[in-house]
Amino acid sequence: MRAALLQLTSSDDPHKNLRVTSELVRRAASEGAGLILTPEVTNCVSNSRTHQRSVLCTEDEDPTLDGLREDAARLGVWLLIGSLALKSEPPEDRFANRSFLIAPDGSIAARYDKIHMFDVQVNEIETYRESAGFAPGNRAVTAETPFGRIGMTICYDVRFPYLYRALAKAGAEVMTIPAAFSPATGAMHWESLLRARAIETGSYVLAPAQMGQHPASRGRTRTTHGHSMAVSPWGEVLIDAGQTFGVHLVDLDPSNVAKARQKVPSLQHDRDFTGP
Ligand SMILES: O=C(O)CNC(=O)[C@H](CS)NC(=O)CCC(=O)C(=O)O
Repeated sequence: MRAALLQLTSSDDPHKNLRVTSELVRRAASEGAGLILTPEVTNCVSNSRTHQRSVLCTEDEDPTLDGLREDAARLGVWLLIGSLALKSEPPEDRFANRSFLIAPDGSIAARYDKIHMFDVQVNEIETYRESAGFAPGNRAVTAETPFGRIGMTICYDVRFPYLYRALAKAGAEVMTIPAAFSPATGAMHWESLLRARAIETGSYVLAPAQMGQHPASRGRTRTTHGHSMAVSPWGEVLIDAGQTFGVHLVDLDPSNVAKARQKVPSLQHDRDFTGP
């Protein structure tokens, strides 16, 4: 069963990003992918709240969501939109960072709002305060597909292992971790975190990522780590997209999940303990 990770360098122009993404979705489907995944904030990478306010839409009116649902239906593929930045329903005036699983008939099979907000000073000059612009979610989500049950997460969530344990215990076999990782943390942490989540849950990890220098017409330019990655349930890196833009194909064998969990059944070995 073939999946495709799309590695993008999204701009702050949602219409342009949709044209680029649609073209890659079409190409991935033509190369046999039945599950296609896009990175976090596929529709808009921007440093400016004012700009986001002027271009982002609510879920009901979002042209990226509409366009990609049409693509999924026309091509008959499963589509994991890593996330869209969307306006929330009032009175919440922050945006939502929301991932969507689209079924091959174009319907929305599942949606997930990023739970953990990246409020981190990564070095002397770089500080992120995601919770100022985005409202966090509070609900873990899984969804059944022919590729196995998917556990939906986003980016910084990768640092919270108990979320993945909860997803695996609820039946998830494929963890999706779309990202726009910072280069400062990505260099040392990204691959290890992804492989750890795969190994400790005996699950496939599919992590499509934003890469490179994002044109930000307003405010500072933003740079992301790239290195979209697919990891097997045994922890092998199946894809490392490096700094290569575009479609990255990977063949999945859902029976590898049961095999890894049989070899090391740690998911069944939780113990109650007190302290420290
Ligand atoms: O703001 C946007 O446009 C979309 N959101 C993101 O890019 C988010 C919040 S700034 N990025 C991360 O979570 C990176 C996590 C990371 O780099 C780490 O855990 O080290």
